[in-house]
Amino acid sequence: MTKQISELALLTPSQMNDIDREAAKTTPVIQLMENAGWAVTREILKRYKPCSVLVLCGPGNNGGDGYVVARLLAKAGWPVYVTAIAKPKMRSDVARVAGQWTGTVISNSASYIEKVGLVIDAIFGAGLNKALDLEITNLLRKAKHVVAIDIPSGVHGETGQIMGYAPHAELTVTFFRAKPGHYLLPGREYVGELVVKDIGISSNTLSKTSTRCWLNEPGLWKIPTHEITDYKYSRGIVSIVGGSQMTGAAKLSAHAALNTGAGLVHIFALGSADCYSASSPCFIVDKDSLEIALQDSRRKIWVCGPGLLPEEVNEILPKLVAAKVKIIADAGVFQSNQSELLKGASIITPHIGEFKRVFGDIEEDKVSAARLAAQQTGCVVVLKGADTVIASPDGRVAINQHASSQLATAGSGDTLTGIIATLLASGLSEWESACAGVWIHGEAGFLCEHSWPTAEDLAQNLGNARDNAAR
Ligand SMILES: NC(=O)C1=CN([C@@H]2O[C@H](COP(=O)(O)OP(=O)(O)OC[C@H]3O[C@@H](n4cnc5c(N)ncnc54)[C@H](O)[C@@H]3O)[C@@H](O)[C@H]2O)[C@@H](O)CC1
Ligand SMILES: [K+]
Repeated sequence: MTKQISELALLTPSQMNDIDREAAKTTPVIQLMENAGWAVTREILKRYKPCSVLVLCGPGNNGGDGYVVARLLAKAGWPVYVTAIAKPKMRSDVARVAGQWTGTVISNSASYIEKVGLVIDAIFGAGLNKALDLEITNLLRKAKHVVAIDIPSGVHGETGQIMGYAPHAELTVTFFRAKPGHYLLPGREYVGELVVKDIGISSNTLSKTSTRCWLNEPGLWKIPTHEITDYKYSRGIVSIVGGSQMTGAAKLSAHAALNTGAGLVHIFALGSADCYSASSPCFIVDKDSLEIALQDSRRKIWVCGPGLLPEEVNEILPKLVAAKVKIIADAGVFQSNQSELLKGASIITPHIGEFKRVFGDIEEDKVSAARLAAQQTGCVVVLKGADTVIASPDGRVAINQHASSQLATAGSGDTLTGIIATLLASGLSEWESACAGVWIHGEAGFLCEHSWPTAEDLAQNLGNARDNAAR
């Protein structure tokens, strides 16, 4: 079921801190901690049979949640041991919940950790501020089955980077909203099953922080569905520049556009038009010059780059920019250190290698890098990968997890370009087209019957994928 946009918000640890502080005005922190502990315990009871449990508690509120889980599991009859990785501050809320633990405390759990059925990682959560030290790393390395509270210790909540070491959790229970680090790689690989639980914090508190990041799921966009009054021009026209030598890319983009529901697809061929005309009776292959094509005011959406040589891009892209059409730029447009070339495009879709070629190394994390590139170029940036990041020049970011490695096939990027162009031609904004396009691309992969689809197989599923994105 489509979610509300506010449910898709991803909060950085510092934004979550703001929310926690706001929530604490009406609900005491100790109560929030109890609620968090309850939430984690319930998820454990749903999934695991009673077994021996070791709860590793850190010095902060994450540790506090751990003490509550220990108490509740022990109450349910499970054999529970606690190790305080660091002592909580005296008279703090954490110290109070720690004081309520009357069961076994093990000061050195190195010999136990391999033997227990389950390890609860309550060492660090949102407060992680440096790499895990060797002692904690060596201990965690021995854990076999881990449930993480909030986030596996060592995964940075904002960037998904691993701070020294992190355990591979089977289950992570987080609170209120997920964090970017749950979905960004490499963090995502450490989280296991992710469950987001309500712990009594009102959604209204979201207004106390400026949410700029969302999970890329239906709810972030509104896609037009079939209307009785539709005609081909109302569904939108996509124009694609076809290379003179590498002709497959434009054809794949064009097929994807038609299958996603474009009303009309033109190919403007830079070399011989024949190979394009022969490939499908549904394409219109331009016979006239680019200038004449651009005079048609209905042709506002152009794909430029797939299958184009650098010299072809250098000739065509400035003309498209000058004509003020909306451009989805990919592949051939990504030339060494040439970010200036991209100004005037609407959406760019580089993979990591192309991104680095244009913008240089990713100094921080993918989200910051994509945001910066979006501000620099004025384009919506789709930084492609297993954790595709979509960034808008106004600072909005979406992180996509709705994709599988089925998409890692030749021509898959050309397919994505055609999908995004079609959505843009249907009247969606650049941001919505990019977000929805990335999701539909992933969905088309999931809908493939066989596990090793070609780009043409993906195209077959685009109509259904679009319908699913509109639900
Ligand atoms: N604040 C609230 O209202 C709530 C917070 N909750 C929990 O509280 C957590 C956040 O609590 P905190 O802000 O106390 O943060 P943490 O519990 O994550 O830990 C913070 C403490 O650990 C230290 N630390 C961080 N990284 C370290 C490292 N690598 N090595 C050694 N020490 C390190 C910090 O200096 C600080 O003293 C959340 O992850 C969540 O689990 C929940 O209890 C729900 C309510
Ligand atoms: K944790």
